[in-house]
Amino acid sequence: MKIIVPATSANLGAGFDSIGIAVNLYLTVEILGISNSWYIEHDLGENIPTDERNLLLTTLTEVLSVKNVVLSEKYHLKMTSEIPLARGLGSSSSVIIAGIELANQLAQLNLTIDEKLELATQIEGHPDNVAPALLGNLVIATTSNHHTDAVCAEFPVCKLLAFVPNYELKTMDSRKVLPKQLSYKEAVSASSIANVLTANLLTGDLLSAGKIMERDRFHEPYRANLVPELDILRKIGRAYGAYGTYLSGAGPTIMMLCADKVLSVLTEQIHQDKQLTGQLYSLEIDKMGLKTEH
Ligand SMILES: Nc1ncnc2c1ncn2[C@@H]1O[C@H](COP(=O)(O)OP(=O)(O)O)[C@@H](O)[C@H]1O
Ligand SMILES: N[C@@H](CCOP(=O)(O)O)C(=O)O
Repeated sequence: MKIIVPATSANLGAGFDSIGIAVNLYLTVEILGISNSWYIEHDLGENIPTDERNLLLTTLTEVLSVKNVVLSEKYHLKMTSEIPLARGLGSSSSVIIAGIELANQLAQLNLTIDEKLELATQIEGHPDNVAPALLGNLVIATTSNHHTDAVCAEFPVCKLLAFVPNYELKTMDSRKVLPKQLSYKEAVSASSIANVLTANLLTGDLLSAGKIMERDRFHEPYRANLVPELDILRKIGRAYGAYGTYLSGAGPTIMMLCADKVLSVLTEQIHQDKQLTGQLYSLEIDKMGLKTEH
């Protein structure tokens, strides 16, 4: 059996910790068979454990503990992933969703979508990656008091150009530079910007969505120094016709939304800019979210 989970791009600017989209890069976990010990076969580098220390299995253990279930067997698993690690494309969230589904399948828990979302949000701490990883498409979500409300919708048709710098930026480190609180006036202003962003996305107005997504007050102003590529790419986007450009998740990936007709000129300008070193992906929205193949 295979468990397949998409990458995600969270925040979309002002939708901090609330809005996210699933994109067509995938984590795949395959159950190869029963084993004397847990073993995860992968080529993701020496920093990713192959045993119970792996986030996949710590998640499985947490789910089984919550459900008060003990597995009688251990398994040999194979993990492959197209999702760049610690780059702002939800690599950790994809593993958390896969770990929940692995527990669900191996222990035959029959978890509902809502139960999977609650478990994932509690583990990750915010729903904006795990919700689209689970559901696909565009998801707007909020969580409080161990309850998550999520609205799933079609994302407007456009191209997604992801610039992935060569360096890692752990979400935990990127969150350290955020303020502990905002003034009442700043909070009202920041959330009103997020509300209009959401309304533009749901009505398919990408021109307006692109403009307002660049006016985030919650996190991008505080993270801009960590990811100098944001300002560089935002200027290129504005000059050559992108709808909008935002910091994907906690960074350092920068996501640019554009029409098909400007994709090549934007790609050329990015490749020509000597300040930018990294990989460029032209991505599509994933509309399925978590999948299993038997
Ligand atoms: N395929 C994977 N298997 C195990 N752990 C993973 C995997 N992908 C990511 N992780 C864990 O998640 C961390 C990256 O998470 P995070 O800092 O939130 O970055 P991202 O923006 O990719 O979600 C990695 O350092 C690793 O500990
Ligand atoms: N809202 C979070 C999103 C983190 O996304 P990731 O892909 O970087 O894990 C944040 O901005 O910290």
